[in-house]
Amino acid sequence: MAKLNFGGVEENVVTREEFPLSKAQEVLKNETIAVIGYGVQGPGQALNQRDNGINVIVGQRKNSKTWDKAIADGFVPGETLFEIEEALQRGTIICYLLSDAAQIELWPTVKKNLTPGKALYFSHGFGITFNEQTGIVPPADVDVFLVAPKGSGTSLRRMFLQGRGLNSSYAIYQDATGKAKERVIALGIAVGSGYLFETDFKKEVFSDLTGERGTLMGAIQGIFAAQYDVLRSKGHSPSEAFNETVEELTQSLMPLVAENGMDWMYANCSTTAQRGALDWWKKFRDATAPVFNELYESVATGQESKRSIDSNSKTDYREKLEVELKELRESEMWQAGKTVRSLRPENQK
Ligand SMILES: NC(=O)c1ccc[n+]([C@@H]2O[C@H](COP(=O)([O-])OP(=O)(O)OC[C@H]3O[C@@H](n4cnc5c(N)ncnc54)[C@H](O)[C@@H]3O)[C@@H](O)[C@H]2O)c1
Ligand SMILES: CC(C)(O)[C@@H](O)C(=O)O
Ligand SMILES: [Mg+2]
Ligand SMILES: [Mg+2]
Repeated sequence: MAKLNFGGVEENVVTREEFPLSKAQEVLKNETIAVIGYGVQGPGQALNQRDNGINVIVGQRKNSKTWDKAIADGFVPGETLFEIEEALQRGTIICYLLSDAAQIELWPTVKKNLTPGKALYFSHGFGITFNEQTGIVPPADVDVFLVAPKGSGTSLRRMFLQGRGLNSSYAIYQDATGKAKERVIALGIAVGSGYLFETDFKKEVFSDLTGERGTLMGAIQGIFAAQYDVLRSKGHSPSEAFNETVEELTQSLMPLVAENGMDWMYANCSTTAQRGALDWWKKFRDATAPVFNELYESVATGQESKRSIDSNSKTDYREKLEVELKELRESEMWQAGKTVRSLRPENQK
């Protein structure tokens, strides 16, 4: 395990150099990895493992779109693709990649198939941390751990195919076999992680729920909408408002920030932008900090998980979700975005 300095704080990380794929293949050579669920993470993790020479099978409900998707991706019914219960029986490591709410419903079936020495793998700390709400309490004689890719399953697969790797965190909740650590790290490498950093189940779910509700998706959409609306109300056109709010960020500045950091971006824009950004960022920090604190509290007290479970278990969940997604999709800002994207030279026929 390498110790690295993150801005003055030392942390343990596992890199591909010290834990190469050959070592992961060796650790997992007698295991059958059953990926249960073929939604977003399922395909990314199953395909990366398969391409990495790991013995992986998929468990999915028959007669579903995702069953057909697994077939289209080359999984073969009766050989590498099974009904969920059969995959649970065959697997020695169960990758539980159903949606967090669906994991509750299927838990009795999973538990029944967790015979001693097997491992239960998650990609989120949700089910275990909020077990008073989920009822997910694994038997004591199985390993329980997580590898949580820090990004979408879509990016996990895309980056793997480009020879890159998404970072993941890993955590061990229960080490029944004495092999939990080598098993979880081997899986982390096998699913295509760039490197792995240590966490625990609670920290993973608290930070993940905060991040996706915050700067990764919730806060950023809120800030986009606020700036776009102000520009529009002051008479700017949709294309001007969209370009100055979203398009420039994603197409020009964020790739540079990803490469070099925001400090470099601040040092490499006009002196005018530099002065303004330096003057204004702390105001935005101070204005939003109370909202982030409120958000973290809501996560830590279990309100966010409760809301997610409650809304996901309603019978009209999909219809209600579609109404909310439609509002976003049909908003002027994202409709303007659609036109702006179509005008990118690479998107023009
Ligand atoms: N989506 C991501 O990119 C992402 C990123 C990191 C971690 N995670 C975590 O990975 C796990 C899987 O998330 P996901 O987004 O891939 O899930 P998802 O919402 O795409 O669902 C996965 C599968 O669950 C199946 N499913 C849903 N309800 C079911 C039920 N009642 N019975 C049987 N099958 C059912 C669906 O058919 C689908 O194949 C979650 O713990 C999630 O928090 C997801
Ligand atoms: C991709 C995200 C947002 O990082 C993940 O946490 C999720 O829940 O989908
Ligand atoms: Mg998440
Ligand atoms: Mg996440």
